[in-house]
Amino acid sequence: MASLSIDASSVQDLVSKNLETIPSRYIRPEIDGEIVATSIDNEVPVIDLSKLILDGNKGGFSNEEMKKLHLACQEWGFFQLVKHGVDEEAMKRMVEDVREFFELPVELKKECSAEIEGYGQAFVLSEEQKLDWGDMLYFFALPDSARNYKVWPAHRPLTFRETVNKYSSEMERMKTILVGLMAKNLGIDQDKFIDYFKDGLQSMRLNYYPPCPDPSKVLGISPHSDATGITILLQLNEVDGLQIRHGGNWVPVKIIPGALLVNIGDVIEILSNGIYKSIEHRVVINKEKERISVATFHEAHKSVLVGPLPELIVDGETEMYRSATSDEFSKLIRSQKLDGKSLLDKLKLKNE
Ligand SMILES: O=C(O)CCC(=O)C(=O)O
Ligand SMILES: [Fe+2]
Repeated sequence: MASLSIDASSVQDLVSKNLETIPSRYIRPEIDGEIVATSIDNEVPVIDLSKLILDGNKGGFSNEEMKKLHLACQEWGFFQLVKHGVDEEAMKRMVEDVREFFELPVELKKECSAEIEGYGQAFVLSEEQKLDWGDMLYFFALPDSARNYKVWPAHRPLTFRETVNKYSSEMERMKTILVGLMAKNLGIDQDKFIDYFKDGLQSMRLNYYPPCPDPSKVLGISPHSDATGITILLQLNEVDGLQIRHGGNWVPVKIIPGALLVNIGDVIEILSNGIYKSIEHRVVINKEKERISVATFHEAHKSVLVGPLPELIVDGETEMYRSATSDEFSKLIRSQKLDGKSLLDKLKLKNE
């Protein structure tokens, strides 16, 4: 069976050589003529976290904002998070170090290449497969025991470890708050739900999408849903590009400076028996400007059997997914390229 591997070629390197034609492996005829929504009615919901944790996450929050959050998770699978209280210095350092990493000469970046983690292009399984117009550095950030420092930048940025330590613990804090709020909205035991994600694997994907002379022909990331619990995205240099599937269209996400973008992953879709949606998204490329982002993925703890929660299967509801262990989940993820919602489709039960 083919396995996920990282191809150590670099689009950034390719672009720096002033290419005149786009190599055919990057060209996507399927995106020609696809509809992209423009209406302002079609905007990703914005959630103000300060209205939800006024009183230490226990009470005093705004019911209206809670409803908005619930709807966002049900109908969009995405929301922009403002007034989130993530340490500003931690964010700023992440921005600086990620920029510095991608500015390194390609030889130094390639020193971070490996099998599943590392620098390069993800999910390359065959010679024929179309390639994404972007490079990444992917690594396990938490728990500490999951770290493989061989794929972390060895010299520059000098502060990389320190920066990731701080940022990843801030993301961990955010994850705990968010899954707690989601549990409350789902009417299930908050502590138990928080525990499912406690000490789960946290991985980071630093994405760098160079400009492309003909952006209408390429994609920065192929359409996919995230095979994780939740993802928290920092759109680092404020260049738009992310689009999400909504109502049959691709809806562009307009960056709100300082906001984080949160999305529900496959694991929460399964646990919630489809009440919360893990939505497909993709990245389009800009003609002049690069886009840089940091996605932090939060998985359930490896001991959790991921399946629809019995407390949500009430009143004649049927289970929409079969359960899978985290090992099985990882194997499924690594045996396929990024391809829409195919992981969820594999776990879907045919109830009809
Ligand atoms: O760069 C982005 O906006 C999206 C990144 C993403 O979807 C991912 O890393 O899974
Ligand atoms: Fe994603």
